[in-house]
Amino acid sequence: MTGDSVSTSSLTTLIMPPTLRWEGDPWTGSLILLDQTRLPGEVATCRIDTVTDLVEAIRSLRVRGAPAIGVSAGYGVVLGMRAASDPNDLSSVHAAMTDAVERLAVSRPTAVNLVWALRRVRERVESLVVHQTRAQTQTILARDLIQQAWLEAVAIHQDDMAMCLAIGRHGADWIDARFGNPRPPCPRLEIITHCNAGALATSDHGTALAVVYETHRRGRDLAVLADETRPLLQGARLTAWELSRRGIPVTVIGDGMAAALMSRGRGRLVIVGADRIAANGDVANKIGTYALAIVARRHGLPFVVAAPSSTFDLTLTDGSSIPIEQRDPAELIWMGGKRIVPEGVAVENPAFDVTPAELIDAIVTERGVIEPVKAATVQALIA
Ligand SMILES: CSC[C@H]1O[C@H](OP(=O)(O)O)[C@H](O)[C@@H]1O
Repeated sequence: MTGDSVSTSSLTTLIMPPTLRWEGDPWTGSLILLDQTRLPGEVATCRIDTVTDLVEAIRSLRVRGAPAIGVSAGYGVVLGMRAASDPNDLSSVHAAMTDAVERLAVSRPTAVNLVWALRRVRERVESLVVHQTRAQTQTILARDLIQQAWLEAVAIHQDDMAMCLAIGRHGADWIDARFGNPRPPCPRLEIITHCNAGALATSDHGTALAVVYETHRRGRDLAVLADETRPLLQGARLTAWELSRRGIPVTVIGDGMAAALMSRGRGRLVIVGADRIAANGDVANKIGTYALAIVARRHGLPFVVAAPSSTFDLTLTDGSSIPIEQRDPAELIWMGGKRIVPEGVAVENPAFDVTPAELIDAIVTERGVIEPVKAATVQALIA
């Protein structure tokens, strides 16, 4: 992995660089990631040329967010195929694909978009291999397999960008229906968010923040209260960075502050992303989401989840069996290089929690809005 960086100060006017992009042709190109571990102080990219480097980038959250992880993994399969022991031999490249899929699939366990994207690329390559096996002569070359994998990765990337825009439109329509015409003198809509479900969590625009961006574009007066979201501070570091660069008023609040603010009439809507949604509408999302949903219901704020159909896992009846990533305790023990937990004291660091469907007022997808949130309405829109 190699990187290049410039300080934020010289980029203050730059439109936000892409979360990820492929540079070059399928056989020699690279995946370029915006390194999110260095934001907001430094806008830096890292060049990814191996599966090993991509697995590290996913695990360390240089690239993060369910859709962005999925799109990156799609390109990761291409990187793995190119590293085959014999890049000119069909069976060698096919075996390398299988290895890459298996290694990427376990890089982070909760976001189902990861395995969804890997499955799309694998199935396209497998269909070619089956065709070759049935053909009487060698009609497909190893380089063809690599190209087909790359074309599917590009398709996943383009689908993701379209998905974000569609979620934004459906979500803004839902807000207009709920809160009235967006044009002044409509009262300011104060939206509470958790973690980052913005452009940085997808290939562009985001999911929860895509709704914010589209609502803002329609002229609604709005402001965001962004939970800082310990321990990795995706809200403070990333959501605040995204919104401020787009001129949308944002205030970072400490985790747990939303309850007190709501009790004093602050906030009128909560909108968050998702990493995996079960067939009954239970939602796995960043740790702290469940508590926010409880508090929102206590204070009468609508609680909305924004996620693409690729985030749904209909094999799971409910959220109880969603795998929850347990991350390194060091993320809680250390802050800014200083120890903040005494030696020998136990630490738990689950990265996600599950919010039950009954606490969720609506799930906004690229296909439309699931409301009320229950198995039947999920099935009707997603199956
Ligand atoms: C649009 S999915 C964003 C989703 O992913 C985040 O988790 P992480 O930062 O660990 O990748 C968080 O759960 C967001 O809601």
